[in-house]
Amino acid sequence: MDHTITIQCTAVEMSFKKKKALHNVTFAAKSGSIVGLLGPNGAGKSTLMRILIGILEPTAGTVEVLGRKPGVETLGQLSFLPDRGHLPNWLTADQWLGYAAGIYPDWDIALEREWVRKQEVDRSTSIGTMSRGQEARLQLLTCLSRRTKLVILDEPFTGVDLLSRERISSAIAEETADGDRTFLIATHDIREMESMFDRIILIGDGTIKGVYDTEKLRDDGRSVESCYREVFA
Ligand SMILES: Nc1ncnc2c1ncn2[C@@H]1O[C@H](COP(=O)(O)OP(=O)(O)OP(=O)(O)O)[C@@H](O)[C@H]1O
Repeated sequence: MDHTITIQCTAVEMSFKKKKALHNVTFAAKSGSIVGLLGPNGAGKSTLMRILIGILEPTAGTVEVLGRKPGVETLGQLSFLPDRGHLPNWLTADQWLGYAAGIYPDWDIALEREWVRKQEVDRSTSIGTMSRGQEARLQLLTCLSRRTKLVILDEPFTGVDLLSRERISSAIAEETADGDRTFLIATHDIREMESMFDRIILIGDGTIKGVYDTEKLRDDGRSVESCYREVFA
């Protein structure tokens, strides 16, 4: 098992009846890196993430996450934020966090407190009365309060205001700087998020259109946004 690679996909295919959602998807994500998964609507980002967490079985190809085929064991070792999903609206933020702390063995209470402070979450607020952005921040901090080696976030910033996005992305970048936690993040907020990525994977029509190291892009005087435009415009 190669401990320096957290995700390895080789020639992955995914078909839903006649629809081919992924075709020949091959890439690796190194441990401790922040990888952006970028592409237009319907490109296959969420499908790929569902395969990585093990709730979808690819039609062909091989996938290794944390050194194993995705399944119940790997699911317990990663945090996943789905693109759609709601927290129980009858609980307050405090009750929800207490519940999450009880169900996740890797919950880190110090990390939870830090994220609650950073994201300015009012623990006494009932989830049912939260705005979309407030609930999104609570969902995100639920993922980030676990000590998992892999964090997969599908559109984590939808509804989150600009300054909160910046606070969250710089905190994630700080956290990975001296750790071996790996992040795979699908987002359409390229301009605000591009500085946090070590590597970007561009995906369109279910195929990988390019994989770029962002440092190399910057050295070449290019931005993630310009690269995205070149590939998809
Ligand atoms: N369960 C399913 N059955 C049939 N088709 C599906 C299913 N899930 C996804 N698809 C199709 O696969 C393609 C990829 O969808 P996916 O949700 O992975 O895209 P995405 O890149 O996450 O898009 P977005 O940026 O809009 O969230 C789409 O054409 C979608 O309609």
